[in-house]
Amino acid sequence: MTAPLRERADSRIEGEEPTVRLDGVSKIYGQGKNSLLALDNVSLSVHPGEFVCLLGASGCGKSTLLSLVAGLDAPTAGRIDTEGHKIAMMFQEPALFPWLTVSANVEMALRVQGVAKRERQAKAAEFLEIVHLDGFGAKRPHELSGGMRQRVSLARALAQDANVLLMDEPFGALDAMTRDLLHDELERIWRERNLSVLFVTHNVREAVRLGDRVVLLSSRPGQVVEHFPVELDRPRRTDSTAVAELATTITNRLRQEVLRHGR
Ligand SMILES: Nc1ncnc2c1ncn2[C@@H]1O[C@H](COP(=O)(O)OP(=O)(O)OP(=O)(O)O)[C@@H](O)[C@H]1O
Repeated sequence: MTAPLRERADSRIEGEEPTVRLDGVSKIYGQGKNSLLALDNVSLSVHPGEFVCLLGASGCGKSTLLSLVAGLDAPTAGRIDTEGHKIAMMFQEPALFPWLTVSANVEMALRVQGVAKRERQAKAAEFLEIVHLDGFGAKRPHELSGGMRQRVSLARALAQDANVLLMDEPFGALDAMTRDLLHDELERIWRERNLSVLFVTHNVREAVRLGDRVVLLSSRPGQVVEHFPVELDRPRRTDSTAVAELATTITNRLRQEVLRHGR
C-alpha cells in the first residue's frame, strides 16, 4: 500500500518550479467578533503537469483556497505565486450563457483574448472536438445533458489557453457513469496538454482515480494534514481494488480528522 509521505510531496521534481505555490496562506472572512478563520497557514505546490486533488470535510476551505489561487479573492496572510501561468476555473455548475449556442459559449473565451471572429468559430469547433462534442456547436445549453454541459465548460476552460486548471467539484452533480467517462476525458486532455490541475472533490475514490497526489485538509480552519502520493498505474478504474484500498486509507484519515473536530 502507498504510504503517505508528507516530506516528499512538495519536492516532487528537484529544480522544477511549481506552477502554483502557496506559502503560509491564511484567510479570514469578516472582522472582529464575526470573523471566521477559513484557512490557516496553508503551504502547497502544484508542479507542471501535476494533478493534485484536494479533499477535506465540508466547510474546511477548499473552495476558498481555489478562489484565492484564481485571484478572485486575496489571502489575509501568506503568499500565492502563479506568476507566468494562465489559470482557468471550472465549477460544479457549468455556468454557461443559456441564450448563446454551445459554440458561442466557447467563443466567448476567445473573444476576451482578442481572437478575430472567423478564427474564433474554427477554434471553438476544435475545442469542442477535443471534448468530443463535435457537431453540437449550434445547440443551446438546455438541449444538452449535464455531462455534455460540463464538457462545454471544459472546452471553454481550454479555450482560455490556460496551463493551470482549477476545478471545484466539477463532476459532483453527475451520475456515476457520466462521471467515469469524464474522468477518462479529463485524464486524456490533462496528459495531452500537460496541464497542472488542482481538483477539489468530496469523493475520495474520485481523488484517487485522478490524482498524482491527494492533499487532505483538516476541518475548519483548513490546514494541510497529509499528502498521499498515488503511485498507481494509469488509467485507473474507480472500482479497482487498488483504488479502493488507498481510498479506504484516506477515508479513515479523513474520518479521524472530522471526529477530532467533533463533527
Ligand atoms: N465570502 C464569504 N464570507 C464569509 N464566509 C465565507 C465566505 N466564503 C466561505 N465562507 C466560510 O468559509 C468556510 C470555508 O468555506 P468553503 O466554501 O471554502 O469550504 P469548502 O471546503 O469548499 O466547503 P464545501 O466542501 O461544503 O463546499 C465556511 O465556513 C464558509 O461558510
